[in-house]
Amino acid sequence: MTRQNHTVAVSAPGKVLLAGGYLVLDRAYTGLVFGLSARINVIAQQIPTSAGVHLNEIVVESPQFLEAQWRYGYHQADQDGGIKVTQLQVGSRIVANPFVETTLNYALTYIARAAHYKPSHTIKACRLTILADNDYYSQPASTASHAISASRFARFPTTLGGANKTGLGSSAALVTALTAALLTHYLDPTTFSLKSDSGKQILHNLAQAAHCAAQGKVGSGFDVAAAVYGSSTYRRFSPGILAILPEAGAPKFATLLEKVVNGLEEGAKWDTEVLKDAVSLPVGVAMRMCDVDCGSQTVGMVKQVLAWKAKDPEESKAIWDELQRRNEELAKVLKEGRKEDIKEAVRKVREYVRLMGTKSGVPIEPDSQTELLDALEGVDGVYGGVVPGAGGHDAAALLVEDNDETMERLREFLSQWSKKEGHGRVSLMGVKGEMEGVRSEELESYSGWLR
Ligand SMILES: Nc1ncnc2c1ncn2[C@@H]1O[C@H](COP(=O)(O)OP(=O)(O)OP(=O)(O)O)[C@@H](O)[C@H]1O
Ligand SMILES: C[C@@](O)(CCOP(=O)(O)O)CC(=O)O
Repeated sequence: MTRQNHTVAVSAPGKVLLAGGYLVLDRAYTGLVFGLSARINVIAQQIPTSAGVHLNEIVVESPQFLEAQWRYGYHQADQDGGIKVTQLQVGSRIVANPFVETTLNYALTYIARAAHYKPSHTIKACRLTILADNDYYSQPASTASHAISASRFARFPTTLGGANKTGLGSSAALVTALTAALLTHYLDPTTFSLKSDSGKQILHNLAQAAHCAAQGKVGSGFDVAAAVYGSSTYRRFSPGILAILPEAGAPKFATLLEKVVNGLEEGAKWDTEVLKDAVSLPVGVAMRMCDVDCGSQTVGMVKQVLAWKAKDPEESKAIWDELQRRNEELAKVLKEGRKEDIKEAVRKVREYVRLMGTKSGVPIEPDSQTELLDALEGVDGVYGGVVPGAGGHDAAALLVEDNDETMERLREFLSQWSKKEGHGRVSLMGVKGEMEGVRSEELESYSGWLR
């Protein structure tokens, strides 16, 4: 019996780059990446139609948000352009969701090729429901405690555009979970399985390609890798691999996408390196995140750090090489369970992150964060913390004793800290570091949210 078009549910984790921000953009270096307990879940269901009626429609909805429904028609584009979706109007306005739309173009095109659909074959209509765990978006203060205790998935009184992101990589987790749900829903398990290494590789390559196209730039891709594989050390793919892809729907898109994703394009083999075995936490240690109420501009910061690297290649290389060594040492200390060495390893990483910041003129670990992280080291049960990813003002990642007493002390410390003159509001998020990447889910987890 075929399992094609069955209802399926998939989830993919958010990310935090504990060490290796900026360095991970360059294949000569790696990033120490953690997957998070906050996941984006996608459920794919066939839309039932009466006998003989065919509906060419994909409906995507995020029922936690207001006005968050995107409806698409689809057709086979000319000259091997693949399956192209067109957004349909819902109500009086049309609000685009480029991450959803691009993922549909990429995944449906790949599916039609992988399943050897004939031109006459029509993809069946489908409804995709997106549910994001709490912590991807800040809860409005008035509803926070109520919303979290009332439901695993909070209902936000805003549109998605009006919600405040906390920087856990919602777009990468969404693109990955949506791609995985579509592949699992439409393809026979002998053609695609999330459980196999080759299935994960196809998902990774396809999600990286779609995510880069949707965001209009090729980043390091550590966020998509975390969504697929979970915690790992990550060496990026050569960006040239994606360079041969035309826009979705353009001539030859379908053939080239299939070649790129399957790694069959001569001279453009995937060279991503994901080492899952290199990363774990000592027993009894957890990775926790703090939300700091103050945004920063990652795009400008990346440009400026790379400009310094280009201008001062020798000095910057020496600093990056040493920082890489220190990042690797931190990963090793954690992997080997050497709790007594965590504090020192974190301090050494921070020292060089600050040096990179001073040299490039970018506030990677700004003074306010230095003050916070230094003070946090004094809290009983806290080993240390860093500014994750690109750094700046908006978050801190902590390594702590995994027990309620430490959490209580941390909450109390942060509440006092936030009250002090000149300090922003800092809060402990519910999210934790977790090892597992993408996975299939049981439908029961979503009762009340599905039609
Ligand atoms: N729950 C959701 N439902 C539908 N689309 C979503 C959802 N969450 C995120 N998205 C898509 O992802 C976009 C946000 O992506 P963006 O890259 O700006 O943030 P991010 O990935 O969370 O950022 P960061 O890398 O800083 O963590 C939204 O505009 C939307 O297109
Ligand atoms: C600066 C960079 O290395 C990390 C950005 O991480 P984040 O979005 O701040 O979590 C950019 C990248 O890797 O794409």
